[in-house]
Amino acid sequence: MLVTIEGIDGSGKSTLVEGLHAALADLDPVITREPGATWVGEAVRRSIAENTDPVTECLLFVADHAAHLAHVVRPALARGQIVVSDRYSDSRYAYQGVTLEGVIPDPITWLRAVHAPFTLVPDLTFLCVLPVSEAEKRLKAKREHFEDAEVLERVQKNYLAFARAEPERFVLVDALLPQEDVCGFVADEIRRRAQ
Ligand SMILES: Nc1ncnc2c1ncn2[C@@H]1O[C@H](COP(=O)(O)OP(=O)(O)OP(=O)(O)O)[C@@H](O)[C@H]1O
Ligand SMILES: Cc1cn([C@H]2C[C@H](O)[C@@H](COP(=O)(O)O)O2)c(=O)[nH]c1=O
Repeated sequence: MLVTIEGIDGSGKSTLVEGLHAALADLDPVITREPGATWVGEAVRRSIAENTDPVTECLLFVADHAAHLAHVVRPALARGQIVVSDRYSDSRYAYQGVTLEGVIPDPITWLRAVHAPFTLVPDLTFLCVLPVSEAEKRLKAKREHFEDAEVLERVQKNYLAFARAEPERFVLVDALLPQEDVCGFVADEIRRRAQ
C-alpha cells in the first residue's frame, strides 16, 4: 500500500511522519520523502536555493520522483511493505501547477501527462489542511520561494480541488489539531485501510 502525506509548507507533514515512525512501528513501513530520498534530491535542493527557472526546477522534481520510484518505492512495495511518503506526485501538480502558470499552457494537465507513463498513483493520500496564515506563523523564517502567502493560497486551492476530484483517495486532515491527535487519526486510518 502506497500512502502519501501532502499539504502546504508548514502544515505539519514532517512532524506527522515522524510520529508515524513510532505509531506504525509494528507494521514495519518504509517511511520516505520527496524531494530527497535519493541523490537527485541534492540537485533539487540546489535548484530551490538558487531560484532557477521554473521549467528546470520542475524537471528536477520529476527526476527526483522517477529515482524515488525506481530505487525506493517500487522495491519496497514489491517486498510487500507499506510505503509512507512525505510529499509525492500531488506536490508537483499543486506547486508546479502554480509556478508553471503562464510558462506552460494548462500546467496541471501537462504535469499529469508527464507523470502518467511511469508513476504509481497512491492508494491513500492524507492532505494536511490549515489556514495559510497559521502555516506562515509556524514557518519561523521564510526558507524557500514557495513559502509566500499568495503562492501557498494557490497551492492549497489546487490541493483542495484534487481532493474534491478524488474523494476515494484523499483524506482531509485538520492540521490545526494537536500533533498527537493528527498522528493518531492518520495512523488509525492507515491501519484500517491496510487490513
Ligand atoms: N499539529 C501541530 N500543532 C502545532 N504546531 C505544529 C503541529 N504540527 C507541526 N507543528 C509545528 O509547525 C512547524 C512546521 O511543521 P512541519 O515542519 O512538520 O511542517 P511541514 O509541513 O513538514 O513543512 P515543510 O513542508 O515546509 O517542510 C514545526 O515547528 C512543528 O513543530
Ligand atoms: C516534492 C515537491 C516539493 N515542492 C516544494 C515544496 C517545498 O516548498 C519544497 C521542499 O519540500 P519540503 O517538504 O519543505 O522539504 O519544495 C515542489 O514545489 N514540488 C514538488 O514536487
